Amino acid sequence: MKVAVVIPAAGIGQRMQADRPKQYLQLAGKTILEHTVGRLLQLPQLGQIWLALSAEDPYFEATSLAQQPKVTRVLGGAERANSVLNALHAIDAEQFPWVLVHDAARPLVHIADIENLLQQCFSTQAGGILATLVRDTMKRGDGASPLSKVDHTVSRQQLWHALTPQLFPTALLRDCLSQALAAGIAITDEASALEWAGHPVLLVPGRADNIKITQPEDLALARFYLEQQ
Ligand SMILES: Nc1ccn([C@@H]2O[C@H](COP(=O)(O)OP(=O)(O)OP(=O)(O)O)[C@@H](O)[C@H]2O)c(=O)n1
Ligand SMILES: C[C@](O)(CO)[C@H](O)COP(=O)(O)O
Repeated sequence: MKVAVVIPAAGIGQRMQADRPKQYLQLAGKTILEHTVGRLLQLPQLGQIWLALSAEDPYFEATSLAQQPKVTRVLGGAERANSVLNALHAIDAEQFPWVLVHDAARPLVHIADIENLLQQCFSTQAGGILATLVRDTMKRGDGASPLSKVDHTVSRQQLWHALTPQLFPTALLRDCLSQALAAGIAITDEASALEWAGHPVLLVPGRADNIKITQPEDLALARFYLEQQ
């Protein structure tokens, strides 16, 4: 079955402290966005990609993706969740009953991980996300300023990093996300909306090198991982 893919790429990359949005920074000779879309273009189950871009994006036209027929552009929104919802409203849920949402800032995702996510979710007919178990001891800060102190240690049993792609029935995700945002719920990933609405979300173990390029030091790490692949 072919799936829709939504790639939110309308962010400004503030934490990256770069001269342009991080999805347009160079990684091994092409932009991070071109790497990410290039990965998804390899997916045999790919139907079409809906790419959410900022209205003020002056960079996309200069990429190799501007002429890519598998990419449909949609307008991004104020937050990541708004960008995703804009894309979902553009998808025919009857033509594409399932949708993968994947961050533009995660260029290192492995196709094998995505295919495993698809297989696990289709076999159980439940939505799911790629995730990786936390390895470090986790602390909750007391929020004091200028220097936080430890409030308490958080048990890391069954504590996961949520990654992307996240895979859900298209109409269900669209409706849950729309209702959660209307209710003022803070949504930082698609699974949050399904959880809020009481739907199960599978945790599918994925590779820890599927990093989200977020801070300056992440670029060197991404280069290293890319060389290892
Ligand atoms: N209004 C927004 C904000 C973010 N994103 C996208 O969502 C993904 C994950 O978001 P994040 O890593 O937070 O990217 P930025 O919002 O650009 O980063 P920052 O928070 O540092 O500004 C990125 O691919 C980003 O382009 C989006 O499509 N629309
Ligand atoms: C969707 C996500 O990548 C899962 O970890 C994460 O929530 C995105 O957060 P961001 O602050 O929008 O980068």
